[in-house]
Amino acid sequence: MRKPIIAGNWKMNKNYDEAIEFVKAVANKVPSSDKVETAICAPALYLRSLVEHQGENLRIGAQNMHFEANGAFTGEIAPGMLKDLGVTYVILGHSERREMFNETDETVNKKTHAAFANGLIPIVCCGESLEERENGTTNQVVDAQIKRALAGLSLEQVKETVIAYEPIWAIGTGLTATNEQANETIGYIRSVVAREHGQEAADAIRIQYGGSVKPSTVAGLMAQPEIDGALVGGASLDVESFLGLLEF
Ligand SMILES: O=C[C@H](O)COP(=O)(O)O
Repeated sequence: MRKPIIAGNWKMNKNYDEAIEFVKAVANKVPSSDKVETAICAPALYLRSLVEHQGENLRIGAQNMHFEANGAFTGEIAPGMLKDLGVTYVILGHSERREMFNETDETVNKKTHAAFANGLIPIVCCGESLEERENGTTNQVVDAQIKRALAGLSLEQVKETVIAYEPIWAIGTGLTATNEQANETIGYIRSVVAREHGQEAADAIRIQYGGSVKPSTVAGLMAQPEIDGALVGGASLDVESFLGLLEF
């Protein structure tokens, strides 16, 4: 039985006061973490303060990190720095980082290893472009991304990893994959994990859907057998909407 995980990805939004007010408003309203894991992945500058206000059931995540422990990497943030702040999750390989900041499967793999070495839970993103979906290469694309991202992890690490399947054409566009499309591709991703890491890993790993998820669409997605959660951008920015996502 896989525990659902709903995570907000604020991306580069909210000022400091808005971020704190938001977390104060939701921290005591999120469901018990025995039933569902709930996280907000916020801009790095706010993480320390948000952790202080996270309460019992909400957890805080980062949106990226470097894979090295320290050194001459101007502007970067090390995994150990996030851990020091009490951060729980880190999003890795989001399509926006792949497209705009040269993230590759290789760096995602290094970061995934670095996350585990530092006690962070990686949320590893994958997903196809519109062109790839129309060409019929969706499965090939996510297969390669996931195979490379998780290469070399131990069984226990794969079981703890969270994957977010986010079709790029559905991110911030209002276009959502249908429940069936999302379930089918996530089922395929699970079969890739089984092939690469064994059935025990595939049965345990949690795979979220992301891409224009809203309070009104989350229940239909979560009712699908392969879908274990959601990674939500736009609809995680408003308090009522965020809490609505948790009522699936
Ligand atoms: O990480 C979140 C995704 O990019 C989805 O964003 P969205 O819910 O605004 O489409």
